[in-house]
Amino acid sequence: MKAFAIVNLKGGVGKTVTAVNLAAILATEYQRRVLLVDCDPQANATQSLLPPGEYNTLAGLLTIPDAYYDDLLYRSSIRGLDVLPADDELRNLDVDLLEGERPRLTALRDLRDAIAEDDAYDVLILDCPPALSPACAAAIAASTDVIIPIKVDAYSVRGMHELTAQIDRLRRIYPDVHIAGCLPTVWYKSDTVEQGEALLRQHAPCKVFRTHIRRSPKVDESTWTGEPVVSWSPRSGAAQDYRAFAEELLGKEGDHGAEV
Ligand SMILES: Nc1ncnc2c1ncn2[C@@H]1O[C@H](COP(=O)(O)OP(=O)(O)OP(=O)(O)O)[C@@H](O)[C@H]1O
Repeated sequence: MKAFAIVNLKGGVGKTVTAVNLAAILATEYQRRVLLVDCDPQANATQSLLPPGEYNTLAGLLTIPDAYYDDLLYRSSIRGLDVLPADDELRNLDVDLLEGERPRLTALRDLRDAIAEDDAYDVLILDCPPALSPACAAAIAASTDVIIPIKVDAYSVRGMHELTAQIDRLRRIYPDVHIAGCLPTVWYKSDTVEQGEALLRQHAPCKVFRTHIRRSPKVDESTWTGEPVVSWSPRSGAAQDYRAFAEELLGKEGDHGAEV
């Protein structure tokens, strides 16, 4: 079973938008059974996909030994897409760590294995926070493939080596984790962005996906509606690009795709 962690230690680069739209595309257009695990205390993916309410959340899984995973899964309004929600309790794990308590960093990996054994889902998507927090480390440890959304600016491009070095440290412990590649997001036509993208493609320490995701006002609009942009505005540039990205990722174009 494939488990995609959507990771960047920088904020606001389109991690959640990528996680939610990739999850929606795989569920609705590829008929995969998808579980989106929200690992970010900001809980934007949870808020996008589930109505307001009281939920059992990831913080419980990371702190309670042998938590029963069925109690943490909720159906979204998108057929085939379930959510394991987050809430701001996840922030307490960072403090626990400072106080010497150890969150269960393998909890999500154990969840992935249990789900695979039960054949409960075809794919996991793990939306990470913009920090190498315990939840982010647990998500990377549980992943088979890391996808790095990146805005093409100098700081982000320079930050790529630092980010992949951090991921590599975790890969020493979990060698089955693989960096699938980085995905340029919030892309728009300008000399600066195009030159930045060319530099990224030349020097990135990992694969750069062929697809880039165009900046589109429909993305911001979709975040107000609780719908992914792929259904809110299917013909917008960003929606088209997310579909092309899913196709590239799944290897429908004959390269070494992820065969989800
Ligand atoms: N392709 C796009 N076009 C226009 N706006 C976008 C696009 N992708 C993301 N955005 C906007 O950028 C902002 C940040 O997106 P998002 O929340 O997905 O980033 P993030 O990396 O998950 O942030 P954080 O690290 O804070 O969790 C949001 O307001 C979102 O609507």
